[in-house]
Amino acid sequence: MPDIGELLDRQREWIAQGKAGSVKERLMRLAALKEAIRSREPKLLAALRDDLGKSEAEAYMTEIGIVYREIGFVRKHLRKWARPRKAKTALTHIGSIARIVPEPYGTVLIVAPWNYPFQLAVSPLIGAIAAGNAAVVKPSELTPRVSGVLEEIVTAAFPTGGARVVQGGPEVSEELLRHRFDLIFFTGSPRVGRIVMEAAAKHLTPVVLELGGKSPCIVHKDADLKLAARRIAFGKFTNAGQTCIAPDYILVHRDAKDRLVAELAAAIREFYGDDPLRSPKYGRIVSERHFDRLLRFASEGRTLHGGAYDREKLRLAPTIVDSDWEAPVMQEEIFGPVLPVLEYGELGEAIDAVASRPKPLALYLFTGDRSVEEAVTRRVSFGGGCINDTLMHIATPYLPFGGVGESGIGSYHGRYSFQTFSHEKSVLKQTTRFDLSFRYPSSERGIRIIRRLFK
Ligand SMILES: NC(=O)C1=CN([C@@H]2O[C@H](COP(=O)(O)OP(=O)(O)OC[C@H]3O[C@@H](n4cnc5c(N)ncnc54)[C@H](OP(=O)(O)O)[C@@H]3O)[C@@H](O)[C@H]2O)C=CC1
Ligand SMILES: CCCCCC(=O)O
Repeated sequence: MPDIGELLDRQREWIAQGKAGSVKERLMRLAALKEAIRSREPKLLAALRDDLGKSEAEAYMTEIGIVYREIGFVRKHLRKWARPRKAKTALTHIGSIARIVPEPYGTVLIVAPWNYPFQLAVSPLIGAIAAGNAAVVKPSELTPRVSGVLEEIVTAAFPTGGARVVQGGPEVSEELLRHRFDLIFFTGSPRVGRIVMEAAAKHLTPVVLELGGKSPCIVHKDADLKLAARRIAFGKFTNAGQTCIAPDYILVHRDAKDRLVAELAAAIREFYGDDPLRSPKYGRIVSERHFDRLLRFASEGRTLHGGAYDREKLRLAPTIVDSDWEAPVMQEEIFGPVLPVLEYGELGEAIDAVASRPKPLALYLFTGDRSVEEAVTRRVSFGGGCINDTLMHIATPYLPFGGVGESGIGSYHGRYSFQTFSHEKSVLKQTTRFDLSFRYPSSERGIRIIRRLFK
């Protein structure tokens, strides 16, 4: 394990020397990051294949392409975001000038998960750099090849410091968390999110927690079921279901259930063929522990489609199971290619069932009825989501991405990353051309004026 204290001293020295300061230097660093990635793209694609069985198309779409687009968007808008903003002043502040000055927090810690091991480490890093911070990145030990290429990329892009990768497992995370950072950006499970938040509290360090949970997918009786099935299968079985915003379970109106299941089976066949275990477009499960957990879920209840598996290759076919709220598969985040189907009769029943559980990271609703859309989006709190699609709300830099309640704290992407990694400093410049004596204790009329001004 590297000497974390020494690493942090170097990062703080880098900040103290003002190396993070100018927007021009940040823009150059983001360009260097993109170049370091591009020149190592083949190695990165191979690492994503070896660690997670990701096809080139899926790896590019969900890992590398998202990062390129985020770098391009941030570089295009950074000058505007970083510029101090004038703020209005009230009558009580007549003569003064108010500004909001964004400044970096300092040295930030980014802890990333294994499921999108490159994208979920680099997307927050882009925000950290854009806002002028120094960063320490701890990727997951479960995807070691990707972590190795990531360290190569970051070291090449930032030769003078400012960002460093520290590889290792939970023990490295725990050592890092014993040190004081100026902000911690954690992506992972709610269980570890609590550990991170507790450690941060010791130093009063602000945290952003990108967590998970059970994201519902409600399919109402009027939905276009063929289209819904394709978009649900896309969202659920990309990365073999190991996606934090994947539809965790289906809640379908009982009149549409059988037709939806048939359309889902057709979509799975279209995407991955008759034997998904042999499809180069379909990924594998990250570890034996997760595989065994998912196989138990796939084996319970009535299988409506799929169920095939190859334990040696850690592959589990897209599997649809009939389920109910009491089933074990409905008691924890699935995070894999098992799709439970539950049914409802009245929309209110579905809304109450979802709203009575922990606030989900994502929610999906398929309907053509505006009143259904209004009812669900108004009565259910969730991090973010889609109407008549899945996943796509994460793929735009114009929407903040994050959870709420147990699914997370804070958000990022695009301008929201810059804001998340910046402290907004308020500066009021007071006039010296005159003074308003009513505010001083010596003023006899002060209180009367103050009451008129502050009513
Ligand atoms: N909101 C979002 O954007 C996303 C959320 N997630 C959520 O993450 C979870 C799956 O990812 P997973 O990696 O398994 O999550 P974990 O919480 O297990 O791990 C996340 C990170 O924390 C590290 N870690 C593990 N244990 C500890 C510990 N005791 N103390 C400090 N750090 C620790 C891990 O290291 P190591 O891996 O080396 O053990 C990893 O780097 C799911 O709940 C999913 O919903 C996933 C992706 C995106
Ligand atoms: C499609 C990319 C998704 C990355 C975040 C997640 O795990 O949901």
